[in-house]
Amino acid sequence: MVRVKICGLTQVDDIRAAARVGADAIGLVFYEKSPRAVSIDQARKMLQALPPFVSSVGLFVNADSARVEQVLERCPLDILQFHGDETPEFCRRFGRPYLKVLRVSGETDLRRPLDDYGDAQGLLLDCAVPGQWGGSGQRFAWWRLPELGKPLILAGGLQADNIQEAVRIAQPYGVDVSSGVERSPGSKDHGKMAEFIARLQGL
Ligand SMILES: O=C(O)c1ccccc1NCC(=O)[C@H](O)[C@H](O)COP(=O)(O)O
Repeated sequence: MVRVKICGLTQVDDIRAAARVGADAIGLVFYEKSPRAVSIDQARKMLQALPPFVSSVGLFVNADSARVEQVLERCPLDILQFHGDETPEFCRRFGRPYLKVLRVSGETDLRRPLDDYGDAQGLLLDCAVPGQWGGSGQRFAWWRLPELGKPLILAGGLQADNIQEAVRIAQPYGVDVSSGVERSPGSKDHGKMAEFIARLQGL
């Protein structure tokens, strides 16, 4: 079964619904310029509502170390996700499991980034959209991802109508979705989340 992370949640109800419909992980955006950004207080409340066996992922975009530390002091995140131009040294500085995001537009050689970010838990491939760091709702041209000994996670423009095709082509370890299961930025549509996961289970 392909693992699924639902990203960009901002409400306690949405966390509960994501867990109920079978998400393996939820993502909280700690990037102030995002319409899905959460404050530390908001994140704490949401994480308290997270049931066991669902992982929490915190997203950052070119944050400074002090900001990441400040979030970690108050929010029990399981995994960090770095969405900007963070170096491998920066990503490993916090001693936490992390995912590094690569913005791609089509078939890309992943060996170099895998060497550079060798201690990452995995690489997340998102669509490269000029002027945007993520959550764009845009997809890239999927290709069969190689077996390189590290989990590869597919993101970018996924939704119920294309998730089966995406997984058949790319065969990723996991998938990550945000705008494809929303009614508006930051507000998740519970029906769309359920349908997305049902289509994955139907593979
Ligand atoms: O969601 C945002 O607004 C965002 C802003 C800046 C960096 C990352 C951001 N989100 C990343 C993700 O949550 C998404 O899962 C990923 O980019 C795919 O998004 P989508 O194409 O909307 O499914």
